[in-house]
Amino acid sequence: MPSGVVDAFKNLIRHGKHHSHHNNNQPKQPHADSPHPAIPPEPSRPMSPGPLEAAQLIVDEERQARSKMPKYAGLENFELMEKMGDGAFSNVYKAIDLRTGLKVAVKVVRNRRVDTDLILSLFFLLILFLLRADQAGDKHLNPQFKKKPRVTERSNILKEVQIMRGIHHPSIIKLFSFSESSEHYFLVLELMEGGELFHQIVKLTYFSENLARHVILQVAHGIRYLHEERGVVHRDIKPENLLFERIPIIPSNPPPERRPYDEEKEDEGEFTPGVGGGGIGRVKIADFGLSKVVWNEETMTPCGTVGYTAPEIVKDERYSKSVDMWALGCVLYTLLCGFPPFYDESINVLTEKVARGYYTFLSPWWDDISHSAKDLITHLLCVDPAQRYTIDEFLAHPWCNAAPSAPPPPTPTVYANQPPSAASSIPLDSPLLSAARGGRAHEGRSPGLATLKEAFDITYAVHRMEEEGARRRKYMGPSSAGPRGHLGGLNEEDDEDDVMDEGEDGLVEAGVAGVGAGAQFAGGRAGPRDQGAGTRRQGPRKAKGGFQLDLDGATLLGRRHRKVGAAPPVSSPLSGKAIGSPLRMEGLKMGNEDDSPVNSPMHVG
Ligand SMILES: Nc1ncnc2c1ncn2[C@@H]1O[C@H](COP(=O)(O)OP(=O)(O)OP(=O)(O)O)[C@@H](O)[C@H]1O
Repeated sequence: MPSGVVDAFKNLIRHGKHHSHHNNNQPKQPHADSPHPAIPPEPSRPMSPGPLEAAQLIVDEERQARSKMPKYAGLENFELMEKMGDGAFSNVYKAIDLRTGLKVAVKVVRNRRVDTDLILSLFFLLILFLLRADQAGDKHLNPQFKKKPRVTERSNILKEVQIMRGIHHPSIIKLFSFSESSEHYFLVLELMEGGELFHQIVKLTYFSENLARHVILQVAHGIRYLHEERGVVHRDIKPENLLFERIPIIPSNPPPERRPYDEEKEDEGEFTPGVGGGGIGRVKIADFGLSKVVWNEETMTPCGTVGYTAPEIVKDERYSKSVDMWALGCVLYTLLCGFPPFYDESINVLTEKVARGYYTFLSPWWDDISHSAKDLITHLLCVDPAQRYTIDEFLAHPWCNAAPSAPPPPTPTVYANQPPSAASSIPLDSPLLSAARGGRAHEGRSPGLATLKEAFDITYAVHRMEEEGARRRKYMGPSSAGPRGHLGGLNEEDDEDDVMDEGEDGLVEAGVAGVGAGAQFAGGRAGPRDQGAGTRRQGPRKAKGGFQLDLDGATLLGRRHRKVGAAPPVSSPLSGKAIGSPLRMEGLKMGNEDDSPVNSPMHVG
């Protein structure tokens, strides 16, 4: 800690003022030297050192944070302000474009051309190997263990960029520019200060139906645009990839009645149609790293099949899109109750549940949720993609049209649909606007959150590979030697998704051809994009000896207390709270009517 901060802190203690440490999640006070100081000095008395020093403390912290930001050659036009998030392949920073003064998000992805990176990777692998050896008996996920972002193949990042370039929709993060240096790729993106929807679900435990509708409809309109107007399938729709703009929470009047088992739920506040609620305004889809083009706009044909529109290819396009619809169902389920539809402590059972579509509307948490919402979810989480709702069917469902949910106003940013240079004259960064959007939002990741993310990732990867792998085998034959081009050159490498491969950490990465046959997967980021030596590849990693999914500290799940009804057999190891029903190969045990599995091999759709 720099001496200035220490001194200021000592002063605060000496003067008996208690100031809580600056909370990253709260809007910051203006600086002491800003044109609108938060606490003006009182002229009649000597200035109290407390508030000023508190302001100084904040300024110092900000400076310190900025000075700690890495410097990237090639990114001289941007000042990095804080880290907003990281993925398996990137670090994402809030930044100011120094040419325009506008705030943006900069996604920094390492490329694989630099030898020093290779050396670092090898060093990292060695550490990883030693750690794994040390944890040989540990079959649990270790979400706290942060990996250094992996390198990404140029073709993969170009695919992501190419797809994003053609996309202009208020529900989708805008890509402003792309550049690269010898060591990194840089994607300059529209900034969403609210951060991930995941964090807001954890904060509020679950959403009211109005708020869930507000969120899911925005996502659905984005998906409709991608599917129907751009021929793009996202393939990674999950709460982590849904970002939001913060709006103020207006406390409910009268205060909401709490469900007896949910006394800890925070008030999500009044819902304002056309604006939002629960602190959530605009919601946008991010991260196109796994997306695919399945329809060629120019030729109006499925990709790579000019003049060839055999029924199975047309069907294949529909089925590709259906992966997003299934994911939309998972998100909607999670928004409404606060835990995911597919969960089990055992990775084998979780895999089996996903593959067979076993989930339940668990009592008591689902008791007060409308039948219409449940009906909609059953049409999304059905095993047979042919039976699953398309996006238009989703949008036509009565639940989507039931209640007050005018679409929120367009994003009040100047970045949207304009290059940064064209935006320089607009005072985007006004205090008013930033106040309306709330403060910074990157919240610390709790282990529970990280573990829950793992569960989502595993679920999605299993589902994608199960469905896409089955289709590939069906249409192309087991050897996959047939005409592979129907998804277009953009997707070539993804078509290898379910091929056994040697992962960067020395573990075998496997497809899920054998789902349900005892496949066991290692911890770490299951899924998306580990491709060979650090390039993008999807798919859970197969462990030597397998492991059990550890939900210790699962914030989202642990908050859902069960006080009534019989305890179902699957529970969080943290709280002992029941969150799922067991998978029985010979039949499923039923807690109550609503706990019965919605999909079964006999009952599909
Ligand atoms: N435009 C943005 N505004 C604010 N935060 C963002 C933005 N884009 C990304 N983030 C944050 O950074 C995280 C990682 O971004 P992203 O998912 O695009 O990276 P990735 O390397 O592709 O990740 P993944 O491992 O999920 O594939 C997001 O989950 C989010 O928290």
